[in-house]
Amino acid sequence: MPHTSTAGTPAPQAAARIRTHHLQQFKDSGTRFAMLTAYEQYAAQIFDEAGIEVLLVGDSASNNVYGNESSLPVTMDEMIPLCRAVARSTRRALVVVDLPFGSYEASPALAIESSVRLMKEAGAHAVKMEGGAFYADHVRAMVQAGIPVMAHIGFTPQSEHALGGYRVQGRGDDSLRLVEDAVALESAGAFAVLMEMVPAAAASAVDKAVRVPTIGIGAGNATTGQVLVWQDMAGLRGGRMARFVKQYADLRTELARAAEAYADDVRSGAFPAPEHSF
Ligand SMILES: Nc1nc(=O)c2c([nH]1)NC[C@@H]1CN(c3ccc(C(=O)N[C@@H](CCC(=O)O)C(=O)O)cc3)CN21
Ligand SMILES: CC(C)C(=O)C(=O)O
Ligand SMILES: [Mg+2]
Repeated sequence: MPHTSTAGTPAPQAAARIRTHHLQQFKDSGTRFAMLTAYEQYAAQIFDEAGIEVLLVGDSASNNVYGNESSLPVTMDEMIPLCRAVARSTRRALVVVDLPFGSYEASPALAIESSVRLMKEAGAHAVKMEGGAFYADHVRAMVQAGIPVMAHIGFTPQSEHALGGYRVQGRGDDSLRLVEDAVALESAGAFAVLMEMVPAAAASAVDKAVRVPTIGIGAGNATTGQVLVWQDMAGLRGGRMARFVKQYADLRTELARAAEAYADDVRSGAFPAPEHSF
């Protein structure tokens, strides 16, 4: 018998994984939950341990990992390794992944095929798909195939060229269409509805119109959950921030200071010191 035997000692209690029905409990009990993007191991671990309920492997990886100008170029083959890293690095968070542009629009069958790859090869627990009532048949087919689907309406970045740029959606009478979209997607089986850049009043109307939890980014304070891109939230990304961002740290400055201090030490010969040498 190996001397590492743990017979008689109970296994450490694994944190229970958050599932889609737990998000429903948040809505039903009137409590909010937090969601952040994550694209790799350490951010995923840190947010998981910090109690962030939902981690999104967003197609915003296109900008925030791969350096593209928009979310359009990112591919399934680029999303899969990121999602696998996040899924492996978490114990508690629900891991949701975006279906990238081009991986679902053509048919419900294509949406199922892409989603199955993300769940089977990358360990995602659910997928998020951009689009309104037009995609209700897609959602119905995916849900029947056993794929939990989070809907994403309002400003849908993959349609930026069709929408005429990064603009608030659902102003005025358009808020009625937003409600119709959300209701159609809920009826098709979506377990949550995410809304991006819509007036707070429109988001509140949507939240009242559906039973499932809603999640907002630039959608006011009446949704069940909120989501931000983590590099925006933590101040890692430079440049101008969208209005909906609140910055909770200044990692870009912190990391630049560390890199400069390291380079100074290398140039002066202060690093490595004897304690770093053999
Ligand atoms: N780093 C990052 N953060 C994001 O929130 C994000 C991405 N990347 N990549 C994919 C999409 C693109 N998103 C964006 C990007 C910019 C604006 C923006 O500039 N909004 C302006 C205009 C709003 C208006 O008045 O119409 C703003 O000031 O908020 C909005 C959403 C959200 N997503
Ligand atoms: C901004 C969130 C909602 C997203 O879809 C992404 O990060 O790709
Ligand atoms: Mg996205």
